[in-house]
Amino acid sequence: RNPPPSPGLALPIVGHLHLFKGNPIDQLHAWKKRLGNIYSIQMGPFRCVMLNGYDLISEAHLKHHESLLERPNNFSHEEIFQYSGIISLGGDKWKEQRSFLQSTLRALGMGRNIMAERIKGETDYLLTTIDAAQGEPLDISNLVMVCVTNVICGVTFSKRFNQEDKTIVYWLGFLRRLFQLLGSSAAINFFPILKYMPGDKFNYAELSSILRNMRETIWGWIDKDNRKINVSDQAFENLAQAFLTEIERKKRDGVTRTSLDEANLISSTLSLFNAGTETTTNTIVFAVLYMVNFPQMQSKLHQEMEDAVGTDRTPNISDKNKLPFLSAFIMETQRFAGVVPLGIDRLATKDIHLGGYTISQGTSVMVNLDSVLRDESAWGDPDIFRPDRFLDADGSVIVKKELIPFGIGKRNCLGEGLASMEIFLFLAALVQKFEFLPEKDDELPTMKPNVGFSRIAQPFKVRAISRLK
Ligand code: HEM
Repeated sequence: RNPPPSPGLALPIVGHLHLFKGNPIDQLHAWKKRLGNIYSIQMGPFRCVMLNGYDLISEAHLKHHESLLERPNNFSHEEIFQYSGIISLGGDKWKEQRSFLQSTLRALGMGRNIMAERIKGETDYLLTTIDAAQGEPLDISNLVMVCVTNVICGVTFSKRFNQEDKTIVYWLGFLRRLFQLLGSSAAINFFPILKYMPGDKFNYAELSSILRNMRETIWGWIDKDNRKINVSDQAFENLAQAFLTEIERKKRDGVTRTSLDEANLISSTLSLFNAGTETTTNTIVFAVLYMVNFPQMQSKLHQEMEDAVGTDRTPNISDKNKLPFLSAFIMETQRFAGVVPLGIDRLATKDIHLGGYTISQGTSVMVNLDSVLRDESAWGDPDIFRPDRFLDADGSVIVKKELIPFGIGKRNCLGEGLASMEIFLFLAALVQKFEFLPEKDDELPTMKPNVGFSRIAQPFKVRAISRLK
């Protein structure tokens, strides 16, 4: 059957899990170096293939995409996410869900000025709250996360919260803990029996309880009973309203085979928070971390802003073309930080011939995005933070095909347009208004990240000195 090479002896029951040493991401890189861009690993009972490098990943997700649109039947998708919601669904239900969410988010302004206005409200809140610290050392990550969460809350439920609001404090607590628990409970994915270990050793009970709480909170926010649904409505205030209306339309038309139901309404909105909050927040926080570490670049960013936009008004999305260095800085932040090191797993629904090997039907397929974002043959000096790599000799932005922080193909990130708009508007406003200094003059915060499901900056504080007196 010509399977891709594997790293060594697969033991009964555990497969290759016994060969993982230290950080799993580093281990995957080490195997790529030894085995090449495509290799297989047996993770307990699951056959997995890991894809590396732009050519193979794009061939898989662009040429063979129809065979790679499903999720594997593992514990996370099956039991934790109950095979519901945009991230875990497969087949026709996924297609229906994706197309409904995409068109509704577009109608609600994704990628357009209405969304920019919503984000601007949060930008103002971010600037005012940072300013209130009057240059005292401040960890901005929580505040950024509140603002990013508010953008999703606004789009989905027409709600927003101040950072001290108890609801948002609990919600962010749940989200953070969920990400930790998805890491500490990962072994259950391969050995579901571990969920019965005494003392909740693999955090199954806690994980289930947090997800229950999050679903209940979302149901509360949806506020179904107070909403008047009119099936002939064509314009909506928010995603939940559009979704509830569509559910009623399906009922009216007697459609039973549909993913547009209440369970998926809750799970898909939960998916948007899970996929969109940490990732966007981490990218913005990394950009601030890099500004502090590279003060000359920070000055250049501000100078560009002063020259192109000035300081009399806050930057808006149409200023993007006038701010090529900021665009390049953001692209380099996305490349260098690599906030999502591995794409979300897919299932091969047919045999796929790739890179001289056969990926057999039923195999889980993972892509290593780091292997593209840090590929020496694509970037030359991938371990150096150098925004200029995205600018040509005239200072215009160069688009590089290897910049794929959002994945690639038909099942790539659903929120790319929203995330890109948020990252640009939040950072443009921060660059215009503040100079960020390290907490102590002679001590730069480390750029070495913590790596789990996502990459996150180690906690650091900055002094934000207002430039607009
Ligand atoms: C900087 C921010 C973000 C990054 C780096 C990011 C990255 C990714 C990546 C790598 C994937 C997997 C793609 C694949 O398997 O090929 C993904 C999937 C997804 N993302 Fe994002 N994302 C970000 C922000 C967002 C936002 C703001 C939202 C929504 C509000 C979102 C919603 C989703 C969803 C729903 C999926 C699953 C799509 C599906 O299964 O069809 N993401 N994202």
